[in-house]
Amino acid sequence: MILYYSATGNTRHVAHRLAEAFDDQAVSILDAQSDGRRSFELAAGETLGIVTPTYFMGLPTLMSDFLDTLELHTADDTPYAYLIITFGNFSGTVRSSTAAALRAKGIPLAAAFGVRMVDTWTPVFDVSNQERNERVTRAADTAVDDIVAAVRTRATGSHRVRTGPPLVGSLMHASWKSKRSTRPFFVESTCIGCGLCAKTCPVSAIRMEDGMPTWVADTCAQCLSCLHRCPVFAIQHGPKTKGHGQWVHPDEASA
Ligand SMILES: Cc1cc2nc3c(=O)[nH]c(=O)nc-3n(C[C@H](O)[C@H](O)[C@H](O)COP(=O)(O)O)c2cc1C
Repeated sequence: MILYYSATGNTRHVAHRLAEAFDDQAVSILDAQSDGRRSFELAAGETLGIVTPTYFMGLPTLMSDFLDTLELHTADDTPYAYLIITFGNFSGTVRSSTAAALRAKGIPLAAAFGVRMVDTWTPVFDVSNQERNERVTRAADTAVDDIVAAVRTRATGSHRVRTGPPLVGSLMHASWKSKRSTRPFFVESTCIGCGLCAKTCPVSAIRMEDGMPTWVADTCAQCLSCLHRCPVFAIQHGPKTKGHGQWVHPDEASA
C-alpha cells in the first residue's frame, strides 16, 4: 500500500509510478480523509510506502496529522516500510518526523528516498522557465526508476534525501507553524469565478462570495493548489508569485 499527499501533482506522479511498478494501490490521504478512512490493513508480505512533499523543511501538516491518527493493522511483525520525499532543495526533518510517527505505531522505517522536483513554493522560487521544469522533471523520473529498483531489493538507509543543515531544518519547520496565514493571498480582477480554487482547497479555507474566492480561515495548509491550478492565474500570494509562474505536474495538467 502506498499512502501519499500531493497538492500540485509531483508527489502523486511519483506515488503512481511506484504503484504501477509493483501493482500496488496508491491512496491519496485527502481521499481517505474525505471518506473518513483512518484504518488500513497490510496483508502478509505487503509493503508500506509513504510518499510526501516537503513543506518548510518538514512534513506538510496534512501528512503529519494523518500519520498521527493513522491506524495500521499489519499481518507481518515488521513490514518493509519506505518513504519517498519530493522536494525542491532540501527535505529537512521529513525523514526523521516520518520515522518517529511510524515508530510510534511499531513500524520501523527501513528506507528513505529523495526526489528533487519543481519547487512549488513560488513566493520564493521561480517556475516560469519551462525548459528548466522539463529538465528537472525528466531527472526526477530517472530518480524514480532508481527508487523502484531499490524498493524491489528491499534496500535500507537514506538515499538522496538532502536534509540540509539539521538545525536550520528544525528551526524553519517550527517557525512555519506560525506562518500559515491566509493574509498574503489576493485575487486579481481577471478572476472568472469558476470556483476551482474553493473546490480543490484541501482544508476548505476558500469560499466563493459574489462569484469571487474569499479566504474564510485565518490559516491554511499553504499548499498553493489554488494559485497553481487557477485557469487564469488570478490568485496570488504576496508580491512575487505573479512573476514566478504556475506549476502543475504534466500528468495532471494534461488530464
Ligand atoms: C508550502 C510549501 C513549502 C515548501 N517547502 C519546501 C522546503 O522546505 N524544501 C524544499 O525542498 N521544497 C519545498 N517545497 C516544494 C515542494 O516540496 C515540492 O515542490 C513538491 O514536489 C510539491 O509536491 P506536490 O506537487 O505533490 O504538491 C515547498 C512547497 C510548498 C507549497
